[in-house]
Amino acid sequence: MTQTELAALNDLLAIPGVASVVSDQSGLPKLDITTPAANAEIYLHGAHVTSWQPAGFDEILFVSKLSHFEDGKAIRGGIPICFPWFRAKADNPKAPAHGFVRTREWKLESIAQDAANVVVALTTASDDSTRAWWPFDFRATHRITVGTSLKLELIVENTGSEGFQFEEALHTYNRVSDSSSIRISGLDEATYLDNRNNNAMKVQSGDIRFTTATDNAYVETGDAVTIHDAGLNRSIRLEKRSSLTTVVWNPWSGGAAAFADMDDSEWREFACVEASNILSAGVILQPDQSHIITANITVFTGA
Ligand SMILES: O=P(O)(O)OC[C@H]1O[C@H](O)[C@H](O)[C@@H](O)[C@@H]1O
Repeated sequence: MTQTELAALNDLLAIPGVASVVSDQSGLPKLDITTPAANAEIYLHGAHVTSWQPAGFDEILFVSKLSHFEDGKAIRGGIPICFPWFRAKADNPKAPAHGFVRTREWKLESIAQDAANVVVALTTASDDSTRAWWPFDFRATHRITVGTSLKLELIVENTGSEGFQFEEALHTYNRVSDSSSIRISGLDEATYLDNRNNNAMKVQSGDIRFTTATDNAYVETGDAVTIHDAGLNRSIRLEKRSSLTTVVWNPWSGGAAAFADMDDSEWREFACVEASNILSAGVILQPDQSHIITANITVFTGA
């Protein structure tokens, strides 16, 4: 985006002293939000939240110091949006992992103030480049409400003439003191599919504690999931709506070493807990239908 385009966007949408679009060091446009309730940073690239800091707390989201910030590549950390498939595309291993919307620039549609919150909407839609991977017409809106909690709503509309099925995830990288010492509650007795073991079906017993690489899709999960982090003396809670699966992921040391865009020790610094609809929980939409998945993240003192 040129400086002229940036200035035009700010003329149209910025709220002086509260929300404005700036260029990051790589030249990518991002929205900076500063209010008494919270500060946040949202990239137009991927409609990607990379920072959320509610008043009284340190940063909640992890972003790798080796992340790419460039068109066509995913940001490592923050909250990538995965759509219309999750992980590898089942029928095409050459397709980009987690779909194509996290690696392209979205359109900043609106910025509004609602009481103590700032509500931002970004959109993207099918075009020739998306139809090359997935032959359907859609429009997606990411509505983000920044305040003492962080609400994410991904709205997908079928704008075409035939039905489709898709997977989706709000792939939150929660910043933690040490992933090997936190615990995650809310999924006791939930059934999960273990992606490390060909999606074998297992049942969670008690809280989750990472002791090795973990990549589980918990199914039919509606309750809140909480990360208890004694090291930072805080807890991060995820509540969700219209999300049937919850993915819990940490790559551990071996996984981190294999990622070029993650420092070898950074696996300790995050825990992904992801509101999602993946695998057989994929959403079917007929023409003109729409679907909203919601994640609401809150943080409180104490673990
Ligand atoms: O490296 P990425 O494409 O961003 O994916 C990172 C991870 O995302 C999710 O949590 C998946 O469940 C994992 O299987 C995947 O490894």
